[in-house]
Amino acid sequence: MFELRLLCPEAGVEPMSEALDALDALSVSVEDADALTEHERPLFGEPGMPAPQQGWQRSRVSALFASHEAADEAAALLLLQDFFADCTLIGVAPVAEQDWVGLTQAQFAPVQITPEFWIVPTWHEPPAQARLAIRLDPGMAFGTGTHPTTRMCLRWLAAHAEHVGAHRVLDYGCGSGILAMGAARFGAREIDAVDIDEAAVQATRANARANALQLNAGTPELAQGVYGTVLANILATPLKVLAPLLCAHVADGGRLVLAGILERQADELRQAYAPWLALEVADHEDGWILMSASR
Ligand SMILES: C[S@@+](CC[C@H](N)C(=O)[O-])C[C@H]1O[C@@H](n2cnc3c(N)ncnc32)[C@H](O)[C@@H]1O
Repeated sequence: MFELRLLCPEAGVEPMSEALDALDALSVSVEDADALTEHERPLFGEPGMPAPQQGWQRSRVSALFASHEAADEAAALLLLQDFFADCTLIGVAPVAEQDWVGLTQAQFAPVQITPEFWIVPTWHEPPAQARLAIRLDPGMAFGTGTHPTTRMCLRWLAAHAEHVGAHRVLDYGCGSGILAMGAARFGAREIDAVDIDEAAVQATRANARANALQLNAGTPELAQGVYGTVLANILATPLKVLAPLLCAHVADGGRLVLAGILERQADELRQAYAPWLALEVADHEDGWILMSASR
């Protein structure tokens, strides 16, 4: 394969990506051209909020083509377009053949949650000390155990295994279903896992089947009644909107566990939940916090 490389200002990225797509590029990737330099300007956004900007100040756009001729032809056509004016053609270079599957798999090693509880990709053998394991491959849905917010929720489940195993569990925003499966590993038998994303619901069902675990997965209306444990690892803004709904699902004597919250957002979350439950910071990792409350 051959890679066509370009530099684009913020306004040029979208027309450039669309044009490369129309020119039959096999793939198009866009990276911050100023990453790891003094000019890097991170972009932060949250669901439900307008994007702060459409893209980086300067992006490195790279497109793969099957032949040198196809890449050269695409470059020649792009140079003639109006939107190319502020872009720069870096060049066309061959891409060395690689074992892409092996390379991708190598990025995902087993993740230790506690000395005995591990998340293990299917292409790895579980470590000898893993008494409890969830087998999981990175797929379409969020939740492979590599993100601190997921790990903190799993640690919470491990630390409260007795409570978790004795009551109904709701995993709200289930992604891959990793938290629901964690609850099942700690003995919970009535588990509802819900997500607004149908792909996440499908992923949760497939992952539960692959681990031979029983749970119900569906869209949010599946959540009915009260639960002994309610987990939601989403993000601060949707968690604030969901406050009355999530609190209404917490049974007397039940626990609410929230993640996806940055350290500086603790007070806003505490205030949003104060009419129903008193949230406290229960864990933290890499600038993220886990907040929990009991009823
Ligand atoms: C950060 S992922 C967490 C996945 C998994 N529970 C974990 O802990 O790794 C958040 C998930 O919440 C879902 N989500 C976002 N807003 C939601 C909402 N209002 N109701 C239900 N699910 C939502 C997203 O589709 C996504 O799958």
